[in-house]
Amino acid sequence: MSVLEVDNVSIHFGGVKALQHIDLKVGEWEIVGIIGPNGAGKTTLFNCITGFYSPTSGSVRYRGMDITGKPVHERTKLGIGRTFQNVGLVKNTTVLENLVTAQHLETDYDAFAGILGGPATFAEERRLADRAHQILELMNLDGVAQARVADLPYGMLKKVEIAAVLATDPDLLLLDEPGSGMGPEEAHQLGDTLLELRKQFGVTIVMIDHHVPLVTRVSDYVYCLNFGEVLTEGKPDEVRRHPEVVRAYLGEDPEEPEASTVAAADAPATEQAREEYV
Ligand SMILES: Nc1ncnc2c1ncn2[C@@H]1O[C@H](COP(=O)(O)OP(=O)(O)OP(=O)(O)O)[C@@H](O)[C@H]1O
Repeated sequence: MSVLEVDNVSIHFGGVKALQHIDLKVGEWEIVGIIGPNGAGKTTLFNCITGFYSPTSGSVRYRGMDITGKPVHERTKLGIGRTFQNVGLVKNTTVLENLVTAQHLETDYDAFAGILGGPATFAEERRLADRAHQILELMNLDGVAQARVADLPYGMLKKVEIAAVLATDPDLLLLDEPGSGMGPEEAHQLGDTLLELRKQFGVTIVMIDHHVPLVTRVSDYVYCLNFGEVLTEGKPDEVRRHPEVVRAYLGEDPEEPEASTVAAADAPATEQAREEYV
């Protein structure tokens, strides 16, 4: 059984056909990449999977269960975790506090018990902090545990955001441009981290990114969207060498696709991205 199945999903905003007849399947422990130019419908697809948008038609199934009509928080409870294109962290608190807060969705005690702070609550807080430290260590972020989020460089913010979502113990992790604002070397390291996370946490991953080398290196399967439709799909190498993908989005010679690291028009400048966030 697939972990995620998007079946014939379309969504229209007035006259804009943001997605048309999208089919997508994600198997257990797979890393699936989604590429495509600006406005292709990638984030809209994530919004349909996570429940921020309701498709005009079609369905979304998670481990065989039809979740098309379920609200966001129910999908989160089921194990669907997601990062955002513009970092979704609380800026004026520390990295550690962000990871602990993210886990509160999973805690057993109610808000009243949290305010009173009994022994069970303290033990639970300890457990959450321990887990947060474990994740930070795995992602080589333990050195910034006490740093204020707003003081971190953008590339690191993207990693902290992934850590915060991991803290909620997701089964399916949806990453929206985790490599944005990163240079080629940092993106390469991120790829290693994602492969390690899959191994350590057993998560299935769907990622949107413009860093084509990052996506093709870590993904088992890749979809390329264009104008709300699947332009092509397949093994990373097939998609990367697909003549239309090469010509339309990578702007490079099909014989030498490694030459480019990022679809140039889509690559956000690191500082600009950080300034927009902070
Ligand atoms: N809430 C909305 N209302 C109206 N139009 C929308 C809405 N959300 C998305 N769209 C439109 O749907 C299309 C797809 O947008 P989307 O953000 O999914 O593209 P994308 O592939 O994620 O692009 P990018 O790489 O720039 O993030 C665009 O034309 C966008 O303007």
